[in-house]
Amino acid sequence: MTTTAPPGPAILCEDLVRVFVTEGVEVQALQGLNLRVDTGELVAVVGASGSGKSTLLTILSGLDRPTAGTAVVSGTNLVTMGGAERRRYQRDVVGFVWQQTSRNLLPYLTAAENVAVPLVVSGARGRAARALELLDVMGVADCRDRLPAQMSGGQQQRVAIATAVAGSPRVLLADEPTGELDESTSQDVLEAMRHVNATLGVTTLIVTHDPTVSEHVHRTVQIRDGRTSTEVLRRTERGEDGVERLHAEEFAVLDKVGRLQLPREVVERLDLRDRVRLGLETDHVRVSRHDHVPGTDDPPGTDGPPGTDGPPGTDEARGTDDSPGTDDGGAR
Ligand SMILES: Nc1ncnc2c1ncn2[C@@H]1O[C@H](COP(=O)(O)OP(=O)(O)OP(=O)(O)O)[C@@H](O)[C@H]1O
Repeated sequence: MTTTAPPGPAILCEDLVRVFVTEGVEVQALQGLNLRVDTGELVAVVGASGSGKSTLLTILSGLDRPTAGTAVVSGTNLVTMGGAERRRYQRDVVGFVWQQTSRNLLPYLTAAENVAVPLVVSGARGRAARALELLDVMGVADCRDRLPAQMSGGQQQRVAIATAVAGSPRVLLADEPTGELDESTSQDVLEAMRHVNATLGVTTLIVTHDPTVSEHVHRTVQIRDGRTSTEVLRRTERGEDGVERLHAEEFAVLDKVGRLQLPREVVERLDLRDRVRLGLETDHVRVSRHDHVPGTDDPPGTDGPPGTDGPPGTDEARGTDDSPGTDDGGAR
């Protein structure tokens, strides 16, 4: 059973590098990744196949070590921890939900017995009641006496989430939790993750290639080539008419040394290549094609995006104080 969370972010990765060497060939799976997740947050990490998502999760789950950089989860330094600390970390600090439903649950135990396993390990009291309570939170109390094979994939993943949080971990890690599910069941399972985060307050990180996950989380971090590139923040606002509306805003991530990856759509739309022109304005930086002549509106061959304030052919990175979501820089 965990006690009060230590101060600082729940997950902090700085300049994380993981290099694999296979038959003399080096693969840089993570190339200086930065990620900060605050206590209680619900964050998704998305990216194309091969972008480094599983490598990140394997490091965060304590199964692998980074080649360089820092990874600290709830006060535990994953780079320096020894064997005994690793076992304690995997038992007390993190809970996992894996993609393969068969990897999450013991096939010869019922749903209630599976959820009770971490409670037995931690020596908690009132195990049967707590297991039922968690199955109820996940909306699968009716499956309590069923074996995994007698449940649907979605039900199994909900039981898996209940099992993963039974030991009261500080952080819940999920690797493609909907990878084996159809679309509508996937939505249900993502909602279940949102619910467990909101109800129990457990910091939750979901790694997936499914871009629709951003509809269910507070923040979506995009990984490209082993680095965080952009983030989408979502918030709910109540309008004057009293109706709540969801707002999503995309930010580029600025790392400690000032590196910035522009979103691929922006690069392609403005035909930015090799070298771009920077213009420092009082409250923002202008990024334009190298052949854009300052003071003119039209760089050669570019029509510019419709409906933007900046000159066509430019992508303006504004730094106003009052723009929503920029108070934290959007670059954690
Ligand atoms: N154990 C390993 N040995 C060698 N290369 C590896 C190893 N694990 C991952 N890689 C390589 O590292 C890169 C990132 O892989 P990773 O599995 O982290 O990506 P991913 O985003 O999770 O992809 P997917 O969505 O397909 O699972 C890939 O080029 C992969 O081939």
